[in-house]
Amino acid sequence: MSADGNAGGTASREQGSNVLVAPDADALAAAVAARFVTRLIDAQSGGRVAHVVLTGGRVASAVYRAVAESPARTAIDWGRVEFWWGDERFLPEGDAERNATQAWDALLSKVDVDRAKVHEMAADTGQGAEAAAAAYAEELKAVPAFDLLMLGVGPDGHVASLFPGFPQLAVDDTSAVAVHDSPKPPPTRVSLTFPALAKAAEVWFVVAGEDKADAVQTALAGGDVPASTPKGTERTLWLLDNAAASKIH
Ligand SMILES: O=C(O)[C@H](O)[C@@H](O)[C@H](O)[C@H](O)COP(=O)(O)O
Repeated sequence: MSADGNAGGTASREQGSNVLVAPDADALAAAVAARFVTRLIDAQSGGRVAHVVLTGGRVASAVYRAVAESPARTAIDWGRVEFWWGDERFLPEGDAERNATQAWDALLSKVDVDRAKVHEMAADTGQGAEAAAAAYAEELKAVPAFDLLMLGVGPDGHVASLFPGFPQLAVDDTSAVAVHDSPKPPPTRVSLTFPALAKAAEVWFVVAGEDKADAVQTALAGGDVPASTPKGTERTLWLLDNAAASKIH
């Protein structure tokens, strides 16, 4: 993974963001998995419980699978990791399309997590997405900061379920909101808001594919897409494959 870091990078690039590029999606997943393991080990090194925010999507699931296959995973005390989600597709419990279902299938069921520390956003039990979002916001009040926040990026530059032009982008008085009429199916979702995403020491954008190249270029130039906003309080990484990085210079 070549460093295409900000030092000496183009002036248009967002200050403080490091860009690391892997040859292809498989190499990206493996490289991010190795970084994920190291980040959790470091976060736990002071005896603390690590707080990690997972994301959904194909790229993230490939990372989770690579972590599950990594021999180094045994160096993590999985029982002392608190798992959160940046967003969730508001579907019935166990639906294969839920981000939580996909994370359990790819990783969480394969390591010794403490189920009480796996904080899923609620499934659709008839209570409505607003109630699910309010419950998650209440739960998050106990968390001062996240050690790691992973985000995928859509072709339109969305992150989590914060979509361009949607009113949730302006919400600054709560940490989780319902989203309706999502342009990415399913239509109803729950998402963290920008203030919640801002509580992370490290923000990692994990992005693969030619269809994301425009969004990546726009975000790194500080353009008008949701992916321009989230920044880590300590570090922001753009972890890309060549295709997603094809329009940044
Ligand atoms: O619920 C979701 O779909 C995700 O949280 C969403 O934000 C995703 O991370 C991006 O759309 C990238 O998805 P891909 O990696 O599948 O392109």
